[in-house]
Amino acid sequence: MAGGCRGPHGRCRPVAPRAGRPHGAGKTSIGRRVSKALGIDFIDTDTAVQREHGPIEQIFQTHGEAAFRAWERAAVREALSRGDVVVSLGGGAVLDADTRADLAECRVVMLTVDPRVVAGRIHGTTRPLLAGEDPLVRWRRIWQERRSLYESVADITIDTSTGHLQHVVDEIATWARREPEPTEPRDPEKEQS
Ligand SMILES: Nc1ncnc2c1ncn2[C@@H]1O[C@H](COP(=O)(O)OP(=O)(O)O)[C@@H](O)[C@H]1O
Ligand SMILES: O=C(O)C1=C[C@@H](OP(=O)(O)O)[C@@H](O)[C@H](O)C1
Ligand SMILES: [Mg+2]
Repeated sequence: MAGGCRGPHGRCRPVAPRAGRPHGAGKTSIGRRVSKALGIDFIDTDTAVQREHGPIEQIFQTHGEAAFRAWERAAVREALSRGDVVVSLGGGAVLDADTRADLAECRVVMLTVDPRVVAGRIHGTTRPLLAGEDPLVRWRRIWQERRSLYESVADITIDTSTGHLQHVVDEIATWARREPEPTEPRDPEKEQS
């Protein structure tokens, strides 16, 4: 596929991860479909964390957010070090500076969604950071806190508020095929000269 990421191990790795607005922007559902459209593997980093450590809400309850972030970072690092793969990140993955540095070398799609639309998508959610009386108030606050981080890592931004999910998938797949893939790992010495 087009584009590429020099992953945490310094090797040239084609990849199309996506950051996005917090919760409900469609990172997981769209990422999975994009990987199918491109015929490559898909990794959702939340799924990877849960496979090793159990349900996210239980991780937050038992071990706290810091432990989740450390396990999330390990999952992101591992996912971005893979070959052709679409990676869906959890909405808070960009809080980690090392992850942001890794993403600077990847093609990153930022998915946005209007707050009026996301209300329906996060209704009844078990996501711990949205737990409480008004998930939408929390969602808006998280968006304001993280917005600049999302924007700092994104190569393109696509809104998922209207239209069919498959249209977004097609748009991303077309973009990914068009984007040039780096063919060699970056050579820092050459870049300095
Ligand atoms: N146009 C759309 N784009 C993205 N998601 C949509 C769309 N329409 C409905 N949805 C639904 O919204 C939800 C998005 O949740 P999810 O993919 O888990 O988001 P995230 O991983 O960003 O939290 C899914 O249930 C998805 O089916
Ligand atoms: O925004 C966040 O901090 C989180 C987002 C979640 O993923 P989604 O963005 O896929 O819901 C999940 O990683 C965890 O609940 C924390
Ligand atoms: Mg998700």
